Amino acid sequence: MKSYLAAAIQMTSVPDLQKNLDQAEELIDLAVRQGAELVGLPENFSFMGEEKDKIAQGNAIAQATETFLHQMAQRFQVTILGGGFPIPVNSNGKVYNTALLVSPNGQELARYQKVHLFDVNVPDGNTYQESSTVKAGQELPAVYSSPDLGKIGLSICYDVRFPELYRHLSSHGADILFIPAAFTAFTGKDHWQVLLQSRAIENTCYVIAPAQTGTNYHRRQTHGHAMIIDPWGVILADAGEKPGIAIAEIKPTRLEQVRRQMPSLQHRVF
Ligand SMILES: O=C(O)CNC(=O)[C@H](CS)NC(=O)CCC(=O)C(=O)O
Repeated sequence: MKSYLAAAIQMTSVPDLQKNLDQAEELIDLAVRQGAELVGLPENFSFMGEEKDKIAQGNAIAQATETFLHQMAQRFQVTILGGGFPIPVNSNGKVYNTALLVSPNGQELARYQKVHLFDVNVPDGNTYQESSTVKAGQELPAVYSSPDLGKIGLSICYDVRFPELYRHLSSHGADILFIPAAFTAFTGKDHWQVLLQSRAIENTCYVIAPAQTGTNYHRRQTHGHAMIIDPWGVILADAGEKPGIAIAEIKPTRLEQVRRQMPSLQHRVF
């Protein structure tokens, strides 16, 4: 593993596939011009809108998004995570909320289907019933071992509230935890940063957390603050509230140092 720059992209995705892909392309271009070699896009980056529209356009979104990720990775010669987009499950009307990691030569490196679905009545008046359109993945996420970039573990959004998933990833050697999200503004203001720092500290891993921000559609407001956190829990970059990027250096020497200073992973009893 070498030292390199990673970027967490922050966008305001809307119910318009092509608009979102254009916005994502601009931000990937910005990240690459600043030197990023690993670039993460947030949950719902290619489509964020009403559940019924997402299902109606499911096949088109899935195909265009996969093609886009392969094209961007190859054109810019970087590794890209598409942090969550719908892929229809064989004909039962539901989709998997899928994250896809693609290499600079356009090869699929890892794929994860979101396991924990957001079925929550948020006290801001919005009701979320992700399971009405999404089928829960049945498998724990993979850790992809890159000779250059380190061991990369995948997850999506609401997963961040389930530390056992990240323990699984760190037990399988993860150095970097991807947590792409579309966090609600209401929960995000109190929970987002604390949860991300907790996952970084307790697993002594880098956290790369791309995010949605602003008003995506109707009353849907997302929290923003895409960030990169180091294995000590220090926030290295925070994208604030506007679309943009958080960019920071991922260093194997820092991983080694923190794991020497705080060897908690070695003291696990259970
Ligand atoms: O609502 C949309 O249109 C898009 N949102 C999503 O796709 C997902 C599932 S509904 N959002 C979350 O998981 C938020 C979790 C969260 O905010 C928390 O854990 O507090």
